[in-house]
Amino acid sequence: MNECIIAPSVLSMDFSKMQKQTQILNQSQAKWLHFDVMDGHFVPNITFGASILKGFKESSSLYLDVHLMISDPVKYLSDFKKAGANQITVHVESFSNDIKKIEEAIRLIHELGCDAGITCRPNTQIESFECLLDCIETFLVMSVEPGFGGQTFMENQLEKVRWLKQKREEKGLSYRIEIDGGINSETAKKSKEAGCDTLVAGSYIFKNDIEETIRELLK
Ligand SMILES: O=C(CO)[C@H](O)[C@H](O)COP(=O)(O)O
Repeated sequence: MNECIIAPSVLSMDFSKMQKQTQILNQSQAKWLHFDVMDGHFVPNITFGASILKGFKESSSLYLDVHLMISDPVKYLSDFKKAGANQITVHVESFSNDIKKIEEAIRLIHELGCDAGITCRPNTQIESFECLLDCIETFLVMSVEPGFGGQTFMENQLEKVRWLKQKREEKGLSYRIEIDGGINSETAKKSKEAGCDTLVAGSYIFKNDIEETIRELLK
């Protein structure tokens, strides 16, 4: 079983206190930093690109977990790698759910030396992606509609977590099951019970005492 990892989402940081909050994260029990890239096209919001990731790489030694919510992820893979990404997660919808194209993106991510993750919108069914499970390091389950922090956890997405856990056991694989959106102490507990080992949390961490909240989510 994978150890539980908390991945604070940079999206919810107080950008007037970035340096201070990054220092706090560096000293906390968080092991990953989740970096949401949005292009205003794939999702109706714009966030940040590779140059900002580079700044985090220089000020933190946390594993940089990059979630690309963009229409043309392949075009930017090497930029994110160069900027310091440790893992790059792409949406199946960016490839119109085409298995061959997703497989190729995973191959390119690995070729760059990064771990590879795949994810999907809450309404996308995941069974048809079973054939990709043996070539990814992480499956990210979106428990909110991608685009914004601070939304309510969609409990029905835990079905996907249970399915992923069952497939991981059946196939003897070790990919991480990560969940993103609406995580607080209650939903973290439910997610872990369902099989998640990696929890992305944004607003819950940054609206509270950062270190203490990370400790609480790990319990
Ligand atoms: O991917 C995201 C939005 O698309 C964010 O990572 C996610 O929403 C985390 O924020 P919160 O914990 O506040 O829900």
